[in-house]
Amino acid sequence: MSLTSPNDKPALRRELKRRRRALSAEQQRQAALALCQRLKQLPEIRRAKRISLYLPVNSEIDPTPLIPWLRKRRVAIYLPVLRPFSANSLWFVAYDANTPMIHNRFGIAEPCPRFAVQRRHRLPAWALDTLIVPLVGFDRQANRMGMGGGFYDRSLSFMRHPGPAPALIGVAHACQQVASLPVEPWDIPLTAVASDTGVVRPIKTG
Ligand SMILES: Nc1nc2c(c(=O)[nH]1)N(C=O)[C@@H](CNc1ccc(C(=O)N[C@@H](CCC(=O)O)C(=O)O)cc1)CN2
Ligand SMILES: Nc1ncnc2c1ncn2[C@@H]1O[C@H](COP(=O)(O)OP(=O)(O)OP(=O)(O)O)[C@@H](O)[C@H]1O
Repeated sequence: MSLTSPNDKPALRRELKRRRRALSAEQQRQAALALCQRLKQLPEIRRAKRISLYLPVNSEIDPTPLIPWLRKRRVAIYLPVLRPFSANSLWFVAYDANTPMIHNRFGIAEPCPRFAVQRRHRLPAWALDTLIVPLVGFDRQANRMGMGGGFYDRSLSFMRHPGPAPALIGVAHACQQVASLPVEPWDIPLTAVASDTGVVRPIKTG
């Protein structure tokens, strides 16, 4: 266990990525299945008709075992796509077996630009019912740490204002939980975090 100052975000991010990289392929597979069992129980997932998830890289927990279950329920599935000409923000683009895919600059598979630019293939984030958000770390209060690009925080900044808003379900391996994470002024709070071993929801105070 390496010691990192709670205020050294880059060091903590490295440590948490190191932890998930240490999982074996079999542990990864078991964790993905356990996560998906938990996700299927959440009201925010069960009532969603439009949901975004992500395709995992770098030992992220894999939410894709959920896809066949979602398809059976006729849920529309969307993927985050790096938005062109707009720094560090995301589009949410329809995804099915026929969607043409490319690898983006981070090596993550996403719907190709020619498909994604077409408005009918996208949904604004506020029109999604639920987003499954990839995490590098989380704490007991469901505070989150991501890859450090601010992609989700930027794409969800509309949630500071009244209006329709999706549920946000962070997902991670249990080993990515820490006692407490620094909360930044731009952080958009999650509804809950699900891992392979449980679900945490923020306790409301004040
Ligand atoms: N699977 C997945 N898709 C996602 C995200 C994510 O975290 N996971 N994102 C969430 O925001 C967006 C992409 N954001 C990213 C932000 C930074 C880096 C990044 O810095 N990558 C490093 C390597 C990281 C590592 O080794 O762990 C790099 O490419 O140098 C990658 C993706 C949209 N799609
Ligand atoms: N709404 C926003 N507008 C402008 N800049 C933002 C916004 N949200 C976050 N940022 C910037 O993005 C950078 C990364 O933020 P942070 O370290 O919290 O990333 P993260 O939440 O871990 O990453 P991600 O959202 O990609 O998972 C910060 O420098 C922050 O200033």
